[in-house]
Amino acid sequence: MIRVGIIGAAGRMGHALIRACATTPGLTLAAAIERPGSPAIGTDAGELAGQAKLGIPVTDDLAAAIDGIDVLIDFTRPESSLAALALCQAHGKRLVIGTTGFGPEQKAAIEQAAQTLPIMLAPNMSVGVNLCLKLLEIAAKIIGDNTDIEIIEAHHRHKVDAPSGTALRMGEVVAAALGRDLKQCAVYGREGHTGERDPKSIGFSVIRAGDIVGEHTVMFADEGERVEITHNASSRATFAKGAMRAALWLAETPAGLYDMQDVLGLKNY
Ligand SMILES: NC(=O)c1ccc[n+]([C@@H]2O[C@H](COP(=O)([O-])OP(=O)(O)OC[C@H]3O[C@@H](n4cnc5c(N)ncnc54)[C@H](O)[C@@H]3O)[C@@H](O)[C@H]2O)c1
Ligand SMILES: O=C(O)C1=N[C@H](C(=O)O)CCC1
Repeated sequence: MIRVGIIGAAGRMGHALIRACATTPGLTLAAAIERPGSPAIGTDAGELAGQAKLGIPVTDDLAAAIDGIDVLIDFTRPESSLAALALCQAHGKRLVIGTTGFGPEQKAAIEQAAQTLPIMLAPNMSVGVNLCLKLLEIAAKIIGDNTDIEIIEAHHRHKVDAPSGTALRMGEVVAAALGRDLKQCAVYGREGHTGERDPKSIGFSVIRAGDIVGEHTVMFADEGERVEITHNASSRATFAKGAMRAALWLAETPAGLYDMQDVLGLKNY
C-alpha cells in the first residue's frame, strides 16, 4: 500500500482527492494537512470530504506527519507548495503538485528539487486535457502558421490565478510546435485602441464566473473557417483521479521532474 498525504485537504480539490484516494486500489490515506487556523483542523478527513469516517484527523503539522507517508499530493497555493517541497526534500518524499500560478523562481526551485526527488508537476491532471495537448501540437504544426491562435478559458469565481495553468500550458505547447517563444508572443486580454492583430501573437481571454469547473478552448482561425479544440470539465473528480494515477506511477519512478504526459505515456505519441 502506498501511503498518501494530501495537503490542502479542506479545499475544493482536497475534498475530491480524499474521496478519490479512498476508492483507489493500492493507495491509502495516511495524512490530511491544512493551513494553521483552518476550521478543518482536528476533523476527520473522510467526514470532511462528505464520506464515512477514515480515522485520519486533519492536521496543520506536515513536519510531524511526513515520515508516515510515501507520496504527498499538493493542491494549495504556490507559497505553500514550496514550503511542502522543502520538507519533502529534507525527508526524501515523492511529490505530486497540482497547484498552479508558480512564478519563474518558484518553478526553478521545483526543477532543482527534482534533481534528487521524484516530482510530478501538472496544471491539469485530466486525461482529456492531456489528450488535447497532443491534438494542439498536431493542429499547430499543420495550420498554426496560417491561422490566428486564441486561447479562451473559464473557471469558477474563487480561482485566484489567471490565465489558468492549463491555458498557459496550452499556449506553451502551441508556441513550441511553431518555434515561437510564448513570453514574446502572448497577448493577455485586449482593451482600447489595440491596432490590428499581430499574426504571430497567441491571445488569451479569461472568464471567472459562478461554479465553472474548468473550460478551455484553443481556436485556430483563418478566413473562411476555424478549428477549435475544446475541453470542458464537469467534475473535479477527473483531476483527482489523475492525481491518484500520478501517485501510483510516481511511487515506482526515480528522481526527476515529470508531467502528466509522462504518467499517461503520451510523450512519444
Ligand atoms: N492540476 C490540476 O489538475 C488542478 C485541478 C484543479 C485545481 N488545480 C489547482 O489546485 C490549487 C487548489 O485549487 P482549489 O480549487 O482546491 O483551491 P482551494 O482554495 O479550494 O483549496 C486550497 C486549500 O489549500 C489550503 N492551504 C493554503 N495554504 C496552505 C498551507 N500552507 N498548508 C496547508 N494547506 C494550505 C487552503 O486552506 C485551502 O483549503 C489551485 O492552484 C488550482 O489552480 C489544479
Ligand atoms: O479550479 C481551478 O483552479 C483549476 N485550475 C487548473 C488550472 O489553473 O489550469 C485546472 C482546472 C481547475
